[in-house]
Amino acid sequence: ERSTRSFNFGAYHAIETIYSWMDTLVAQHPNLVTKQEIGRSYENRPMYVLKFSTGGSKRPAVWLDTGIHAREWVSQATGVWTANKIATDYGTDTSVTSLLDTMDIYMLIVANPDGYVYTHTNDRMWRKTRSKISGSVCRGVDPNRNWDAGFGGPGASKNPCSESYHGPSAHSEIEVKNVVNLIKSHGNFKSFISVHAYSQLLMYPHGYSCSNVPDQPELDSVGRAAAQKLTSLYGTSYKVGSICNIIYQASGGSIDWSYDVGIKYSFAFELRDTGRYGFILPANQIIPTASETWLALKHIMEYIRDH
Ligand SMILES: O=C(CO)C[C@@H](Cc1ccccc1)C(=O)O
Ligand SMILES: [Zn+2]
Repeated sequence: ERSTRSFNFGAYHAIETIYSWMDTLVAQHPNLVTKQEIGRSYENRPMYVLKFSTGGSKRPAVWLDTGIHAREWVSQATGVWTANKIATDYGTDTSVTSLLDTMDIYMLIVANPDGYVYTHTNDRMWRKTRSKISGSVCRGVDPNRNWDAGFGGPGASKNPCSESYHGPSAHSEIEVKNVVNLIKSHGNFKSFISVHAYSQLLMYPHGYSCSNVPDQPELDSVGRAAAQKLTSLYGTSYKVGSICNIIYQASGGSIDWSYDVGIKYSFAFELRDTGRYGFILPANQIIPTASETWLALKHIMEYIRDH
């Protein structure tokens, strides 16, 4: 087994490598980390969630997913680094320790396994799932348009060949359904954070409408403070705002669904960069990206702990 100490966090890895690394992380932190299969993908690959918990039952929980869009590789890589950071900081960093003494963290690092494998084997620029669509030669649904939140509205395509195809119905994608089921059966998530790349943005709901949500002032202030912590490390600049206002209208997005089912602290990150490399971010930027992003994530979790 590869020990996590020799694992190269500054490189992009195949799904098999990430999955076997998960087992070493669990083995090294048996009292903190567990791995659970929340279901399988369209092509029958396991979807693994890492649960960070120091006890209790159904403690307030934070959800963090990376890699919902397959080609956004710095997102999955940031997920790997962040999982290791949480595990190694527990018991040494007072803030992380206090977070995990009061709440649980659930991380889905490879949220779109079939798509991720496809970006390694066939098309580096693949974004969607790999589901077969009846009546079309094109494959895949945009998993960030498939959630039951303004589903099928403006900001998604009904064309199966489109990169933002919303799918035949809400939650039609098993990769989405698996997450929906976990969140609903748990019932005590306080935060739902989905990590994308690129553009350097920290966004909150809604995407399906440009009207302010009831919690907009609070989400905006938490978002701005979190982005400032991120910027403080290397000066990386981020914009903060609602999805619809800061980039474009997008319907069926995951954090709109989580917000609308009552998970107030719903955010989406768009990691580095702003277009120089785009989705093909050099691996030497993985650790700096993950390190600065961690400061923002920690801020959000500390805010939730204290409110
Ligand atoms: O993938 C993107 C590039 O990461 C942008 C994201 C923007 C977005 C993020 C969260 C919710 C709705 C839209 C997208 O279009 O789904
Ligand atoms: Zn994305």
